Amino acid sequence: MAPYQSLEEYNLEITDEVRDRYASIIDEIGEDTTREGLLKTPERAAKAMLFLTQGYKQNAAEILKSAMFKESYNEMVIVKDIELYSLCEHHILPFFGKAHIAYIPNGHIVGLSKLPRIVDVFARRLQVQERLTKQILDCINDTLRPQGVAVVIEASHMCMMMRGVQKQNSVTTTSGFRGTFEKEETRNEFLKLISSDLS
Ligand SMILES: Nc1nc2c(ncn2[C@@H]2O[C@H](COP(=O)(O)OP(=O)(O)OP(=O)(O)O)[C@@H](O)[C@H]2O)c(=O)[nH]1
Ligand SMILES: [Zn+2]
Repeated sequence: MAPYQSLEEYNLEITDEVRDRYASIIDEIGEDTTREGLLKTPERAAKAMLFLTQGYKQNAAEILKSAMFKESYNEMVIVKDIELYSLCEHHILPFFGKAHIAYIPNGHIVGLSKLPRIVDVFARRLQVQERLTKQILDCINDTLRPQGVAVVIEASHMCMMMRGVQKQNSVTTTSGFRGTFEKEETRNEFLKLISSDLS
């Protein structure tokens, strides 16, 4: 599978079906699907849903492999404050926040932009924050085979804000560490750097 399948192709395959189901839901909640403001809403909603779940059609390992370079740099590389938007698999409501990723190379570095790209690949699916964290971690570990890798995600969940328990300020933090980051000293250096403005 090509790492970037065009969204147009994807849409052509299934938009009609998703659109019709959105129309049924809008009808079921008591709205008039024929009023002007809603005429194109099922189609727009279907496109938005396909956009937000396009990660199923993308291959994160291929994206990383497309920009791996031999290099003898042996220090920590950190990309922090990567914005992420995902959908919780329980309510299909957004959760959003930041991902922080670090790795210590083992002969290869990776193009920096590829780290936010793989965050998007896994975030654009129905997710729980824990699995999202682990998938990013495992993908980097298995593909780049670094000396170590660390991922921290901080996110707010709309299903806890707009409905349910209705807590507006709670933030959920998940993390995962492999290889050298399992050592306390390395992990602490990473955690210190992501909480400073200087990293
Ligand atoms: N662990 C985890 N839980 C999540 C995530 N996103 C949403 N949830 C939780 O999934 C749970 C689903 O619980 P249920 O009791 O089946 O659903 P519910 O009746 O809608 O629960 P409330 O949100 O408490 O009203 C809730 O506690 C949500 O807060 C996530 O990324 N990770
Ligand atoms: Zn939820």
